[in-house]
Order: sequence, then structure tokens, then C-alpha cells
Amino acid sequence: MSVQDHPYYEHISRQLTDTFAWIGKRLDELEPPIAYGGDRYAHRALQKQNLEEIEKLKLSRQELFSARIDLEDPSEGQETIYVGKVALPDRRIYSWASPFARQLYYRPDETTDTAKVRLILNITVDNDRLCEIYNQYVDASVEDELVQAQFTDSLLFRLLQESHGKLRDIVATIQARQYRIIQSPHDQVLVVQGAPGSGKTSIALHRVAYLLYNYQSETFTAQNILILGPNRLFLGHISGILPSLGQRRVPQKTVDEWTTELLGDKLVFESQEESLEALLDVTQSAAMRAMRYRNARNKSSLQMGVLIDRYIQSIYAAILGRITNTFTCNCQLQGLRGANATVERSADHIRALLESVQNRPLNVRREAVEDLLLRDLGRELLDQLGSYLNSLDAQSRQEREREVREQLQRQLRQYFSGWNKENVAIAYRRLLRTPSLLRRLGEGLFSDGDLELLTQDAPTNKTPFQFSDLAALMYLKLGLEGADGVGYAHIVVDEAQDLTPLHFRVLQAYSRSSSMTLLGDLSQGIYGHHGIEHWSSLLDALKVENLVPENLRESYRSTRQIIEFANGMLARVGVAAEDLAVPLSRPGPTPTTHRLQQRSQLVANIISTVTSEPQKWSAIAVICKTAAACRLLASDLTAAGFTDYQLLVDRNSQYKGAIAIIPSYLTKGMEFDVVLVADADAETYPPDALHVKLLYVVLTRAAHALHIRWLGAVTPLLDQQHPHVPLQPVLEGALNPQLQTISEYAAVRPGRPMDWYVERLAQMDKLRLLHTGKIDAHLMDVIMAGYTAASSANDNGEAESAIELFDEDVQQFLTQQAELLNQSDEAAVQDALAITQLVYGLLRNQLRSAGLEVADEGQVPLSRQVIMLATLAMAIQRGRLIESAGRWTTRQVVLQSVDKGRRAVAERWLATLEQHGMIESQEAGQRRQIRIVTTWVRPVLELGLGLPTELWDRELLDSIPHLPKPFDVATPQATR
Ligand SMILES: Nc1ncnc2c1ncn2[C@@H]1O[C@H](COP(=O)(O)OP(=O)(O)OP(=O)(O)O)[C@@H](O)[C@H]1O
Repeated sequence: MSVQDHPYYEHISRQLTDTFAWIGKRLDELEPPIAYGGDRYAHRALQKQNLEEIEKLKLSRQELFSARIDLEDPSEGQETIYVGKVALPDRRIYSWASPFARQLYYRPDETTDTAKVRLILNITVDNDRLCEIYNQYVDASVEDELVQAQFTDSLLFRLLQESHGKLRDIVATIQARQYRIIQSPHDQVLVVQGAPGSGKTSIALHRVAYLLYNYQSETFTAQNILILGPNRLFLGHISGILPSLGQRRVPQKTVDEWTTELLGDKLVFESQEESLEALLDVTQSAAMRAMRYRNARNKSSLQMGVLIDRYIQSIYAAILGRITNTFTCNCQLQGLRGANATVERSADHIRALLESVQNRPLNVRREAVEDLLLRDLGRELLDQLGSYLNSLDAQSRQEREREVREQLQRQLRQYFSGWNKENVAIAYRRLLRTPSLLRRLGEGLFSDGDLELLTQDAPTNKTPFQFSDLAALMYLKLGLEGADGVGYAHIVVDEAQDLTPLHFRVLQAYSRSSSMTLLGDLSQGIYGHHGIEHWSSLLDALKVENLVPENLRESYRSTRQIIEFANGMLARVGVAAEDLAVPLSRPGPTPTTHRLQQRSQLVANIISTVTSEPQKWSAIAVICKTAAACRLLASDLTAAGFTDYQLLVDRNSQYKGAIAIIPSYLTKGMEFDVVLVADADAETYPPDALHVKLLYVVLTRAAHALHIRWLGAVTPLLDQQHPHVPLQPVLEGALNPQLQTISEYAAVRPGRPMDWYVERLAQMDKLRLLHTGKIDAHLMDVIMAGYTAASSANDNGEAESAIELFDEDVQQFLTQQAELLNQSDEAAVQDALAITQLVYGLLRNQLRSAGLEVADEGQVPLSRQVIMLATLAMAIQRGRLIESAGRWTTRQVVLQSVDKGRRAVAERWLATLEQHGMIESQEAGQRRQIRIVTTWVRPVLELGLGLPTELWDRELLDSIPHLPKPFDVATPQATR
């Protein structure tokens, strides 16, 4: 049945033709420039109004209306109205965003009781041609048989069958639930969690148009609304919607553009997509990728915000601490003898002034205090100079007053000259690159290991900032410089799950009244290393009290078969049925899955699959996981003679709408008629939380057809043979510290003895990272990788020993000791060796409990024993490990660490130490256990090293036998 057969065809056609004629006439009236009629401002305003109306009329002509509603009004009788994108009240056309349309057409929960809807028709028009009519709602009271029986296909279904190149407005078919979100109150943070294709982006943009239509004059203007999207490719995809709704001027920005706007275009930083590529890049070591993952999470967290607050506070405290002098201003009026005045303010007074402006950004506080002092002291100076100034004429007096102010200003500048404005990037780098500062400020916020990782990968002035640094930089900028008066009336964030908690804290500072619409899907959170994991985490970030996400599960984009295929994957990894997307019952072909044997077969198959798709599908995506894989595939396709594709690896490029070869993460938010996944093998998509999300995004980009191809084994995520696939931790549990003793760590890394690791740690002053003898294996990997890189860069081969940690004198002394011990066998040296070995034996328990165990018990070369003792001394000096001292060990084990020939001397020393209460003993069954008294650890250790120590009690020292060479403490060769 053709559209002409619809009983309302004639009527609607007439409305269309008449309205077109009416618009033509109105345009004729408006288009000639208005003659200048006196008042220039009134003339300009009139001109602007005319231009706006012309724009509106032209836009309305493109698609005059999309619905007709017939009403029965108790007082007015029967009435017909139309709903379109642009309101033309003279022609009874209402805007879709008007309260009237809200009540009648979209029929949300609250319905009107004044008018009864009899009929709603969906209409498609192309300029002045009436193309289609669908019955959307027919009340039983409408008796026209023809209307009831025919034309009952839904326009929604018809539109969804079409090709999905660029996103279009959905005015004609907005669903009631979607409309309810669009028109919900604007004075709140509205979060929309929605399945792929549920219309989140469409809702976001219609909501902006709705707010502007209804509240433009009161609250919102196109310029005070901020719309943030992930990248230009995505913004290109959605660019048509707002203009088609009559809103051309609302800026839509990428997160990068927003960042550049705030931080300046000189800042070089990597994009969000590059940050993900770096994590996926298997040519990088797993340790480095795990570090990035963990650092990204930490730098993006709200704790980082607290750390930055503390940082600013510490810079401020240092400034306050430097204000110790009284400020004195001597003012002398040139050429006027005796015309001088002096004012002063104490340091306490100036510090109090500073405290009074403490809530201002740090970089403006100096100016604020200078202003206060200028005003206050300026007045005082002028008072003192009153008798001179009063005798002058008005003009000279003004000049002299200026002279006074200038002198005061100069002297104030001089006084505060050591206090410069902080540069955001430099201050940020300094924070991350100064381990002691970071440790002090980060205490209680991050573990020592996490702080160490932040330092390990801190930005330099030669490397770009990582994406995960950006929110922290913006937050720091807020603290240093404030928001520059920028404040948005409404903020919309699409793909909101990908912004970091700290980004939201920054957004909150730029929001005038916490009016926001945030849309996203946690199942598509492929930037899990820095993004939002639960919407509830926004409560803290945005400082709001409650937040109930709207949940949209119906997916409009994809056919039932595609959604079921994607849901199958989620169910396989344990996602509950009630959390899966609900498909519309729009049918399509079953997704095809093929394993290919060889690369050449894969390439041939991809070409034949995409070229045999029906012509009507204009948007086809061939998706590989990474950009590198896309480039490789593109060159293989070209080599096979197929060049009809667009390689889309640049996030800022425009999709031209044909066959695109595109990396997985760049398809975010996009949609295609056909999707072909070119590398769905087990290696490319391992079963972990990151890859399941990545693949979910990829699969749900397809509107009509989906093809899966792979070489080798299919990813377990898509393997239909396995109903349950347990997920592995991402990047081998990058986020979970794997605490190990050094011996456990070394045991699974053959090739290096354990004490090699101990010495390297000591050499880099990292022993403090050992907590109760354990260290995070990821952190060790990173430190050792950094160590290897540094030593290979210096090309100095084997590392220097831990002795390097000591200052030069002590180093020299210890090196000498070690050499003497190794080279000499005089009887005196034998004595010294016995002491060293004894002390080493006594303290080995401490070494062990700190994870610093040396593998070959009793046979460790003496030079190494000295080094190990030096390591321990160092660690104790740094305030660690002491708590682990005083552990019991058997006397026998201690003596075993001494060569047989020297045991007698060692026994003698043991007795001496016991006699002086430096070691205590207890009976444990048959055995005798001994341990060092905690307070004596260091002196005993220094005895072993032969170091003179101020901790030795003089009396005690005199009472024990004189130490043999080379441990001659009576004639120390070095002092500490
Ligand atoms: N009410 C509707 N009428 C017609 N089409 C609709 C409707 N709602 C959504 N769509 C269509 O469904 C597709 C998906 O919409 P949109 O991109 O807004 O969803 P999304 O939730 O943002 O998706 P994703 O999370 O996957 O990026 C688009 O083609 C859109 O036009």
C-alpha cells in the first residue's frame, strides 16, 4: 500500500504545501536588508532577530515536521497539531522540546487530563514531499477502519534498518524513557548508564537542545554549556545532530582540547588512546606496562588531589617560613627637603595577612597581600606626608601621591622578591621527581611502593606528559592559579566512564551549580586503568550527596543476533543476565565466525567478506586491536590488490564513510553497518577484564552484520565450546602488589644470585622499600629494569657494591677493610675475620627478616660479608629494619657461620658481648638461643665493620680487649 492511500495523506500534504508557501512568503519579507531607521542599536538587534528567523525557517524547510497529533479537547473540541524540530506557532507546528510535545507526543508518565490524544502519526518528509506515514498511536475511538488496519509498521524499526553512517537526530522516534531523561531537571548531576546503542549520545545532544529551547534566556546559552567527547573522530560522528536541532553554536570539545585550553598549547601530552596503546604494546616489558597501569590508577585518583593539596600547602608553608624580616618602607619625596616618611610592618603582621588570603590560589596570594599592604601603608605614608602634600596644588599633589605609591610598590616587590609564581608543569615534575618530598606528602595516601613507582616513571622536561598526568596537572593549576573565572552552566560528558575521578573533581570546580549530564557504560570502560569503576565514585569526586544512575538496557543500534552474540561473551565471563543489553526484536543475519589457516587466506577472506556485503551498507569497519595491526593489515590488503579502504588510525581524522580499517579503541562511540573483527585470536584477546571490554565495544559497533575472523586459536572469550571463561587479572595483576621476599623473588628468576638483588637495592638506596622483609615483585621488576638500563647506558658492566652508599671516607675505609680481609692472613687479621663472621652470623637473622638473606650460608666470601653488613648498617641508619632486630637464633647456627679455625676467637667475643649485655640468651629445650639486644644492633654491627662509633660507651670500649688490625678502632681511619 502506498503512502497516498493513507486516509490522512491529502490533509497532511496540504499542510505541507501550504506551510512551504507560507515560509517562502515569510522569507521574502525578511530577506531584503532592513533599511536603516535611526537608532543604530535597535537596528542591529532587529537585524540579528531577522537573521535568526531566516536561519530557523530555512532549517524547518528541510524537515518540517515528524509527527501529527489529533486531540480531543473538552473545551476546544477536535484539534490537530504537528511536531517538528523547529516550532512554527503560526502553522500549529510545535517544537519537539516544548512542554506541549512533552505532554502529548512523548507521553511520559505524567499525561494531561485536559486533552485526550486520539491519534499520533509519524511522518517522514523530504522538503515539500510527504514520503511516509506510520500510525504510532491510534485510540479506539478513532473509527476510521483504514487507519486502524493499515500502516502499522513502526517508523523506529524502519529507521533502524537504514545505513548507520553518521549519528542523526531521533526526534521522530524518541522513546518515552529516553525523553524522560532528556527533560529531567537540570539542577542536578544526572548519570546515565546505558547499554551499547541505547541512545546515550543521542540523549545527551537532545538534552542540550531541550535545555536551550526551554531555559535559554534564564540559565543556559550555547556558550556556557560544555560538551566533552573522547576524540575528533567521535565528534565528527555526532556533529550533525545539534545543528539539525537548530543549535549550531554549542561548542563540542574533545578531552584533549579542553586540557589544552586549561593548560596552554605548549604542554606536550599523550592522548588517552596512546595511553592504551602503550599498555597493549607487547614489545614493552610487562614490568613497565604494569607500572604504567598502576601509576595511571594512582595519579587519576582523588588521593592524588589530596597529595597536591598538601604539596601546595607545603610550598605555602615554606613561603611563610621565609617571611622573617620586618618590612620597612622609607619614602622620600624628590626635591622636597625633609619630606620623608617611614612605615613598617612586622613579619608576624605580614604572615597574618597571608593567612587571611589563604583561600585564594597560591600564585595570586602574593599580589593580594601586596595590594592589602599597598592600601594600608600607602594611606599611612600619605598621612605622615600630609603637611607637605596639603601645601601643593591639586595636580602636583596627585603626582606626589603617585610617587609615594610607586616607591612603596617598589620596596614591597623587593621584599617579596624571593617569592615567584609557580609554573604548573615545572612544579608537577618537581613533585614526582623528588622522592623524599613525594614520600613525605604521600604518607597515608599511597604505599611506599606506589610512591616509588610514581618516581620511577616521573615525567621529565624531555618526555611528553602521560594522559594520567593531565587531571593532576589541571588540579594543580586550579590550586596555583584558580579557574580564571570560567564556569559552565551545564556540563555534558559522553563516554563518562573514561574520565578519571580527578578529572571530575576538576570539572566540579568549573561547574557553576553542579548541573551535569554524564553518560557512559561501565561495560565499555576500556580505560579501566584510570577511568571510573563504579558510578558511586562520582559522589566524592563531584562532592554531591546522592546520585542514582538512570539505567538504559534496550539497545537500538544492533540487530537481535548481534546483541545476543555480544551478550554470549559477557555471560561466558560471568556477567549476570540482568546486566546484559536487551535487544529490540529487529532480526538480521547470524554473525559469521571463521578460522583461517594462513595470513594470505585471512586477507583474501576479509576482501571477499566486505565486498560481498549489500551495496546499501555504506559504513563498514574492519577492526584490529591495535594501530600497528591495522597498518599491517592495510599493507597486506594493498599488496593483495585491494585499496578501496580508509586507514583510520589517527584519532583526529574524519571518517569518510566507506570501508575503514580502524583500531579497536578508536571505534568507541562510533557505529557501522558492518563490522569485521580481523584478529579475534587467543593471543590478541586474552581473557582478562581489559580485553573483554575492548571486544565488547568492537562487537557492539555493528548495526546490521558482524563477522569474526582469526588465525590459530580463537580467543576463549568467543569460544562457544566454553560456557564459562574465568578472567585472568589484567597485566598479571598489575594493580595487586605481589609481596615476596628477595629470596622468593630471586628463586623464580634464575641467573642472578639473591645477594646481587640485595646489593643493587642497597646501591640505589631502596632498601627502605622492604616491609617486614618483603617487596612488591612488580616494583622490583621496574627497579631492576631501570637499574639494568642505567648501567647499560653507562656501560660500566658490573655494579659497584653497596659500600657506595656511604660517604667517601667511609667507603674508602670499608673497601680497604674488605681488601685486607681477602688478601692478608696474619694472625691479627684472622681475629678480625672471626669478629666479622660472628657479627655476620648474629645479624644474618636480621638480614633474613628483611628479605636480605644470602643464599650460601657459611661460605659467603668475607668481602661480601662486609658489604652485607654495610647494607644492613645503611638500612638501619635509614630508620628501617631495626624493628626486626632482636630475633632469636641458636648459638650453634651463629658459630657455624665462622670458619672452624676461628671459632675459638669468635666464642671469646660472644662471651664478651654477653658479659656486657649486648646479647641475651635463653634456653629453648636442649638448645641455647641468643639474640642481639635491639639497642646494641648498631654498635655491634659497627664492631663487625671495624667502624668507630659514637654509640660505643667509652668505659665499655676500654673494658673489652683491644681490637686487632685491621679493625683498629682506637686509631680510626674514618669518622662517620
Ligand atoms: N529513539 C530512537 N529512535 C531511533 N534511533 C535511535 C533511538 N535511540 C537510539 N537510536 C539509534 O541507535 C544508535 C545508537 O545510539 P547512540 O549512539 O546514541 O547510543 P549510545 O548509547 O551512545 O551507544 P554506545 O554506548 O554504543 O556508543 C544510533 O544509530 C541512534 O540513532
